[in-house]
Amino acid sequence: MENNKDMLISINNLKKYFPLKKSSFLQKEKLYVKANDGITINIHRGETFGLVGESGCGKSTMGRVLLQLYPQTQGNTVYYGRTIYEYKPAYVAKFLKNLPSHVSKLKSLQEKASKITETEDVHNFAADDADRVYHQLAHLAGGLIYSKDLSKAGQLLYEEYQAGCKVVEAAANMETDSAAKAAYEQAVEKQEELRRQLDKLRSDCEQNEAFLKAEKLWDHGIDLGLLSKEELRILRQDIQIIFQDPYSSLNPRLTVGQLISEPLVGHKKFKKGSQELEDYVIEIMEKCGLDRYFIHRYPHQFSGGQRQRIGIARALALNPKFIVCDEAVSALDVSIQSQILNLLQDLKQKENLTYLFISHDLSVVKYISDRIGVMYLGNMVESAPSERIFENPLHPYTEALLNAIPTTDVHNKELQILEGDIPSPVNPPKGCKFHTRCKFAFDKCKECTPDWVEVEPNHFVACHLRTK
Ligand SMILES: Nc1ncnc2c1ncn2[C@@H]1O[C@H](COP(=O)(O)OP(=O)(O)OP(=O)(O)O)[C@@H](O)[C@H]1O
Repeated sequence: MENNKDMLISINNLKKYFPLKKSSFLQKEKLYVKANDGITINIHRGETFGLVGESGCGKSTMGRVLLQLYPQTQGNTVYYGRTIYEYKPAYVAKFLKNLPSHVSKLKSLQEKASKITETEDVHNFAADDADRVYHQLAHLAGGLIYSKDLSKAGQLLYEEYQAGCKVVEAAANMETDSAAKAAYEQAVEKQEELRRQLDKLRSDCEQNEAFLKAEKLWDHGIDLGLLSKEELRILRQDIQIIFQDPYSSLNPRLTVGQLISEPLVGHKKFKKGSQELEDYVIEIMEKCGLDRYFIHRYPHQFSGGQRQRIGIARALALNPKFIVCDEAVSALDVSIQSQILNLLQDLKQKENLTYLFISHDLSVVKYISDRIGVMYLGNMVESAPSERIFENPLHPYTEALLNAIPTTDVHNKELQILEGDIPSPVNPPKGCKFHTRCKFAFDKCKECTPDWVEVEPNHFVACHLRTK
């Protein structure tokens, strides 16, 4: 796991399996397309994380799962754009009030997982279930999941959580009411006192490796996989997506003004038809390089680049913190691509945005990304700061991708460049999934899944060659 306090999103062992319909009555085993198959990565505040890989490797799926547009099959997606104290998701109180029963559920899952061998556990996820619940609990309770007095730990953590919620409320009140300062100070004092009591409880725990590991996970992020539908709907203000084809993602019967207003009215930011709303929409349009007199026009009256600007304006309207750009410039002419990329860069600076930038075009990813993640058949195989991926690629797959790009015109090169077919994501090869196409593969690669290892600062790779 990367160690960085500036995370906006932390992804642990993310899996998205799409079930396939049985092809006959005789087929016993249920089959899945393993579109994302155990991804662990952090996205930092203010960065653009570029995601590359051949068609079908699971890039779009990962983007959609992060937004929870598809429910995740396994893993944890923790969001740090707001804290649990600010957002108060219902699961927090449920978990903390019943800490002993959740910890005993965790223990039984861990026990079940330890009894099942990897080959038996193809689809029942015992180890994944245990890992997911462990992370859910450790984010909320840290090392205290190993406390001897779990009821007391749960009670104190719950009180500390309530006190934290009061601190946030009181801080907000202070903005409008100067007399609220005393209430704020009282709330802070109460939370500090509860934290002292929690420290005391921690010092009674056995300070072993398991305790310290869980303790590091104690934070106040929001586990997106545990939110209710309504909680997710509200949180989506923070997390937006821009699609490849703005035409099909924009309702052709709505004007630009209506398209940008729709999410604002839906989230009750403005009254429908109000002057304030119109002024705000014009402000957003101008930020995105759209003239104000376009407000009454329909999507078909625009060029591809302008339509993408409408898509961006719509995503930007709710003042998000994180935007998934899914092949956002791929459908555009090269000259227009750079205008849109520059607009995205500019907005990122001005609006403090963080991007997950998905593209099959390495030159685009290189231009815009601070860090790059390379995906192969549902897994992340390498991630590093952008320049390091190009200067010092460590995974043979990354190297093959880079070597296959002609140096003069690298635009719009589809990443279908390696020899050999991509194996099926339904039945991926055992061990390292890339071994069937890797010229360096040796015995171990066919048997064991390589670990995700940090080989130089911020440079991660999953390859047996690098960990021999
Ligand atoms: N809704 C779905 N139902 C079933 N399978 C799906 C679904 N969405 C994606 N897949 C499968 O999951 C795998 C990953 O697809 P995904 O679209 O995420 O890849 P990608 O890297 O974004 O590629 P592309 O750029 O071609 O879209 C593919 O095998 C795809 O067929």
